[in-house]
Amino acid sequence: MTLLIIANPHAGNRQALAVTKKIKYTYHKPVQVFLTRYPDDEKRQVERLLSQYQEGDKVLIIGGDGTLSKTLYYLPKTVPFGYYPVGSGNDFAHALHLPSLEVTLDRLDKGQKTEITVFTYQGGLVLNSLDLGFAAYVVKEASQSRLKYWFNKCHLGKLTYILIAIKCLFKQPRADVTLTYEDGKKQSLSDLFLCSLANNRTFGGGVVIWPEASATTSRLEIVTAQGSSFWGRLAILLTLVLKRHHKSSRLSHRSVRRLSVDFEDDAIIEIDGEIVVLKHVDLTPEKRYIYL
Ligand SMILES: Nc1ncnc2c1ncn2[C@@H]1O[C@H](COP(=O)(O)OP(=O)(O)OP(=O)(O)O)[C@@H](O)[C@H]1O
Repeated sequence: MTLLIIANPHAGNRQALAVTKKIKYTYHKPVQVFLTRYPDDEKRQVERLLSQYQEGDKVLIIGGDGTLSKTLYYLPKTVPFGYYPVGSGNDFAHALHLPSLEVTLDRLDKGQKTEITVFTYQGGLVLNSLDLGFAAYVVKEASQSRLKYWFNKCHLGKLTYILIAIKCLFKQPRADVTLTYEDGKKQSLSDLFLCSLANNRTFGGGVVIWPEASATTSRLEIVTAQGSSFWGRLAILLTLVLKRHHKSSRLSHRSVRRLSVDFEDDAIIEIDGEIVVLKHVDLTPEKRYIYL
């Protein structure tokens, strides 16, 4: 058995290389590392990994949520994977209470697997959430901000998101979408400050989107809210931060098993912390197996 590792050396505060070195020195079986060399290099590295993959080999992914999401899209669904988070937000790892590196490797050795659901669409998959409105705006601004780099260096990556979320109160990012449900019924929603399709509890490194959202269920939680006034937007952000989701009259929620979404031309869309350009998605559940 060989441990095949895909690692993003650029994720978070750039610990992936140190982690892979540690594994190479301490792990008792052969290890082969495939480093992503530039943005969107996951496809090429998964292809290289699969060309070496033999029955009994184990796959470990090291990176942030974006690395995991993109790698899983290209990894065949029948191949189980281990994951060690080194991103800045690590929402997936926190929600699933992923263990230390030693325990992760031990479970991988033992082949102890847990079933999760991801939602695939034409061109990618949703591991944590697809967001429009303020969350997408925060990710877009953070990706262009030098602050994220410096805060990450000081292990304060979350602070970038908090500062930009405060800016959102004044900027009022808005989204319009048309949702098509399983029964074919359509719903057009406009002027949304919050619009998230959540497969996981949190985004932005710990902000709760919906308390019951989890990759261990087969459901996608739709959470929306309009925020036309400053105080309305503040109330929405406080609802999320203070976890008052069920008590809030501002938030609308619906749980679905699959969903189609149409976006406006100029929509800012974010999936698992990455800005994407999309017109339409059909989100379909798919089972995956994580060593956990
Ligand atoms: N060598 C590289 N240099 C620059 N970008 C890379 C490299 N390898 C992968 N990427 C890109 O990095 C992005 C993923 O980053 P990732 O989400 O893993 O880290 P993060 O943003 O720090 O963490 P988190 O999402 O948990 O906040 C993807 O778009 C991926 O294609």
